[in-house]
Amino acid sequence: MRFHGTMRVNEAGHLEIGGCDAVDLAERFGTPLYVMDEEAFTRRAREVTEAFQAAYPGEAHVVYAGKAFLTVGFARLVEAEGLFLDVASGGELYTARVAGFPPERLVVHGNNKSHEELEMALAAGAGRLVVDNLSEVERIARLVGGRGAATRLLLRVRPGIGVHTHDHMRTGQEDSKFGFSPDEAREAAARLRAVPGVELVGLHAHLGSQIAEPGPYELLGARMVEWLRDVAGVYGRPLTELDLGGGWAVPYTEQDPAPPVRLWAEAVSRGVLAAAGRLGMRAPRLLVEPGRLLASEAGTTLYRVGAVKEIPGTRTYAVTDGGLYESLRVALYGAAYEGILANRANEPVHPMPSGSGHPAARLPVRVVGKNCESGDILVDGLELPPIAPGDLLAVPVTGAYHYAMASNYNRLPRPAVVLVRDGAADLLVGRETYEDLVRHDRIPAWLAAPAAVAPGEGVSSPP
Ligand SMILES: Cc1ncc(COP(=O)(O)O)c(C=O)c1O
Ligand SMILES: N[C@@H](CCCC[NH3+])C(=O)O
Repeated sequence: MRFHGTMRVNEAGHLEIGGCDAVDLAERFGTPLYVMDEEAFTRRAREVTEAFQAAYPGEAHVVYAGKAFLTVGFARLVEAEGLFLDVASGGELYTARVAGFPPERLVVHGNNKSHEELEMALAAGAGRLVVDNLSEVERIARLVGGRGAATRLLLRVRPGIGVHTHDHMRTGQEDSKFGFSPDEAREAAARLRAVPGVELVGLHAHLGSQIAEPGPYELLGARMVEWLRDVAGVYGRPLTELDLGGGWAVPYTEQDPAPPVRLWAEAVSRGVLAAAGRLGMRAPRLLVEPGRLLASEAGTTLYRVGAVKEIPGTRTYAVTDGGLYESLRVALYGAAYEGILANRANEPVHPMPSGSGHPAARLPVRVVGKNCESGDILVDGLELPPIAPGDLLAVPVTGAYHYAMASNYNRLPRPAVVLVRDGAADLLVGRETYEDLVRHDRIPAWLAAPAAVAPGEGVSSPP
């Protein structure tokens, strides 16, 4: 298994993250437990920032995509790193506001922003609003009148560029629910010319997620510069910003490609600079929006094994206290993960049988959870030392799109999230309780009230 961030095996043979013994963390905070490694996040944030500063001669900003993982405490960390923050809903925006995140560094997304969400963003003085469609243009036009400073807008476009990734993670193709076509973008720019209180500053595009090839980013950079000039022509003023989204891939397992961040930064930069040079334009201000790249390797989930079942000749099931309620990506995308026994991290893993049928040979382990679904798989085909109830299993690379996509399916309380650093551990999110689960439940009046008709009343007796 690949080790990530500050992970190591300590003298007790336990997995350690951020200087904290995983066995102690599980005892102190319970399981399942999401552990976020602060140093892994900050290292990545700096690596990405430096890669773009080195590759791009103009102004460049890294905008952390909060959909990957966002809590009030985590927003503070994003702030402290000097990053911008992409929020894609009223809830994400609210979280940022509660954290005191500087509004001028917020980039507000959403493909169907409600009136209230737009109000909230404008009232907060959010630095940038990324507009998705013509109805939103009209809604903004109605809302902005009379406000002080002009709100900076970018138009999200569908660049029509395909990428190699899971079908559900592609967003930059023509057939997509996100953003404007080039013609619609021109129409939006023409409309916005007449709207006071807003300033159209540029364009946005996001190709999709978990993309390990630089080619499409170079193409994107070049195409977007051309469109920037085109749309600026309609708007009648220069457009100076390009936000080219996120999506750069991370390795989840040893088999996955681990493309250096530098390749992404260089590809984007090459595309933008070549087109700008060709068209005689100044290099635009560049924004990029990585989510998974910054958060995923910082996260590890700890599970307690409650039962072990062997299906002779097939596999071993390790049943944990997790499930797809807190780890949805396997069920949703067929995602692959690795794992390690956190309480016996230095025990050797013997190779699995290669069809020898040797009775001593161990079977691959399928780690599953508590949800009532056969697709409730957390890790499949794991090679582990002999596993037993009570063992603590650690699954790394779960910092992005795990807590963020967790639910209460089967009325399971969502796990706690703990931040670790230099031997200290403290909560980012407390564990949900059963009381939390029923907090919004109500009993409709007719179920609570006594029966409206007493038995026998109004019913004539049979003759
Ligand atoms: C507009 C936008 N920006 C950024 C991201 C972040 O993507 P990733 O976490 O793959 O970097 C997403 C999610 O796919 C997105 O929709
Ligand atoms: N949720 C995703 C991908 C989509 C990201 C947001 N557009 C994942 O887990 O990988």
